[in-house]
Order: sequence, then C-alpha cells, then structure tokens
Amino acid sequence: MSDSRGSAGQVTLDDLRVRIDAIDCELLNLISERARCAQQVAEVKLAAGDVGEDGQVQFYRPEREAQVLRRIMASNPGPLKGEEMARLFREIMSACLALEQPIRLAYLGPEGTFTQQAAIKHFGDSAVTKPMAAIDEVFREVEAGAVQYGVVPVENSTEGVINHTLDSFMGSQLKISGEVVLRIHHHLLVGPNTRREKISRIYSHAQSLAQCRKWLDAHFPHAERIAVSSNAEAARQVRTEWHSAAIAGDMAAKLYELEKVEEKIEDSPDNSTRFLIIGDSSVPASGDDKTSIVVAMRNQPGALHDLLAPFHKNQIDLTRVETRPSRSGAWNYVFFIDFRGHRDDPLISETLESLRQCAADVKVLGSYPVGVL
Ligand SMILES: O=C(O)C(=O)C[C@]1(C(=O)O)C=C[C@@H](O)C=C1
Repeated sequence: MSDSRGSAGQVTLDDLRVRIDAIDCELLNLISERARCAQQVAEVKLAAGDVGEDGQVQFYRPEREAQVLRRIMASNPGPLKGEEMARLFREIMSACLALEQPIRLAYLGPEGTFTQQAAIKHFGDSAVTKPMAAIDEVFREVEAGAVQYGVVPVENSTEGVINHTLDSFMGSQLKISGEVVLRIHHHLLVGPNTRREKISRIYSHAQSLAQCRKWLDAHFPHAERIAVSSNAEAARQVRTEWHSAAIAGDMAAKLYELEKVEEKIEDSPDNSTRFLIIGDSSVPASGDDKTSIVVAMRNQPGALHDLLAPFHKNQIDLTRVETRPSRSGAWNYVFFIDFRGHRDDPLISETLESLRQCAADVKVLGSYPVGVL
C-alpha cells in the first residue's frame, strides 16, 4: 500500500481520489455481479413457471423489494442517511428488474405531476411510465393489460381523501400492491415573460391552491386564483403566458424550465400525499404490511360499532377509516378501512372472518408492504 500522507502528515486530495477510483472500481464490479444475479433470477422464475394471478411470470416482487430496502436502511453504517442509501439501492434494483423485464406503469398525468414523482420514487427510474388524463383511465389501462401497474393518489395530509380513487375501486377487481408517501413541496413558478411584481393570475390544481391558501392570502391577496386539471398543466400554461404564475412541484418546474419565484409555499410544513400502486396480483407478506378493505354495512342500529368491534378485540391498528356513499341505492354507505397487518396473518384472517359475519359485504383490496422510502 502506498503512503497516503502528505508532507504534513495530511491525506492529500490526489491520494483520496486514487482511493475513490479504486472503490468505484469495486462498486462497479459488485453492481455488475448483482445485475448478473438478477438475470439468473429471471431464468429461475421462467423455468419454474412462476406465474401470478394475471397468468404472467412475476418478475417484480414488491415484498422482496421492501425487505431489501428495509435491510439496507437498518444496516446502513453512515455517514449517508438511511433514506439516501435506500434511494441508491432503489435505483440499482430498478435497473436489475429492467434486465429481467422492464416494468410498465400508468400514472395520473400529465408529465410532471406529483404522481409521476411518486411512481419514480417507488419503482425507480428504469420503469417505463405512461401518463393518463384521469384516475379512472389509470384503472382501465391496468385492467386492459396495457400496463402491469398503475399509480394514483389516495389521500393528502391537509386536504383529505381523493374520492375519485376510492370510487374507482368499487367497480374494479384490481388490487393494491403498494403505497408510497411523498412530501409535497409547492413552489411559485413563472415563465420567462413574467416578473414577481407583475403576477396577476395564479394557476394550479384546486387542492394545491387550497394547500397554499394562507400563503397566497398573505403574499398575493389580489391575484386571481385559477383552478386547472393538474399542477403540471398549470406549469405548462404559464410557460408562455404573461403576468401568470403556477403553483407546482420540482418535476413540473424542471420539465417546463420555469423559474422558482418562491420555494415551499405550502401552509403545512409536513404536507404529504399518499399514493397507491394498483395491479392484478396479490402480494405475499413482507414482515411489515398494511391491508385495505371495503366494507358494506347493513343499514341497522349499531352497525358502525359492529364494524369496529373485531378490530378492537384483536388490538389491530386502524390507520384510516373513510365513508363513501355506495353506488347501489340511496343512503347506503361503504367504509374504506386500512389497518396494519397482512391478510395471511392468523389474527388478521380471524378479524376478517368476524367482519364477514356482521357486514353485508367485505372486499379485500389488498395487503401490501408499508411504504419504505
Ligand atoms: O428477488 C427477486 O425476485 C428479484 O427479481 C431480484 C430483485 C433485486 O434486484 O433484488 C429485482 C426485482 C424484484 O422486484 C425484486 C428483487
């Protein structure tokens, strides 16, 4: 080994760069070896005829990916943060999966939406993504088999549930195979023709305008607020329009080359949105899972109590309960319930069984790994 000390006993820049080059070389070889392993995994899966409910070989394994990322975060020695390290491995796995078979996804578009950002956060950059104009079109694209998975928003921490997504589940056989939570940062963006003091119109999606309402009241009380179909559409519009600004995220700012007049203008600092991954197949337990169900209750006194009693009895952690009008008959309601645990856990299957005794209908939308990143 060469002496890496400078004249004053210090490590020199050149020495450190030689070390970094050597480490990169090792990383390169190790990542390549990992990629060759993934290719062999694909051969094993093909030879075993390892097909899912959609009749296709299951190259993508959500539960395994969650376990890999959790292990990386748990054993990360630092100084990089666990989440940072997991993001690097997310990309390595995404590229490895693309060697087995590139994954195809539909998401709520247009390009530049937070949903696209969530899709890339969950599947990595090697996924082939296709923007759709509406949530029900994402469902239809997956149902038609044009893509393997879909990504749709389901709830926002400040604005609540996205009803279109819940309603789409009612008429669909698709299952939930994952969740991803994205911190939502809104920026005030302008095109090359607009200066801050000239802004008279502000475009965004209605939810984003609502999420920045206090900031807008304080800083742009006289600007007209115009709701459009998405943040990305707002960004596209102000690219060429004078005296106009958009509220949108980083992805749209980059895509339309807009200037950030002000960053992070959301009223609530921990504003986040949860997205669901929808597909055809059920996901085995990963060790830390959630289950989502829809329950139709009989219209009788004590129905809500009966619904919640089995969860209480078995000490199951409910993470969300949402009510929506059922589409069959006036004044009938269904409950969307999320809770910790996997449908194959004995306690969870017992709870689901008790629920079936008192409910008119129980549909399991899916058990899936708790979002890691
Ligand atoms: O373990 C598998 O089943 C693999 O296909 C390998 C691998 C990986 O790169 O670690 C790749 C894709 C899957 O989604 C999960 C994991």
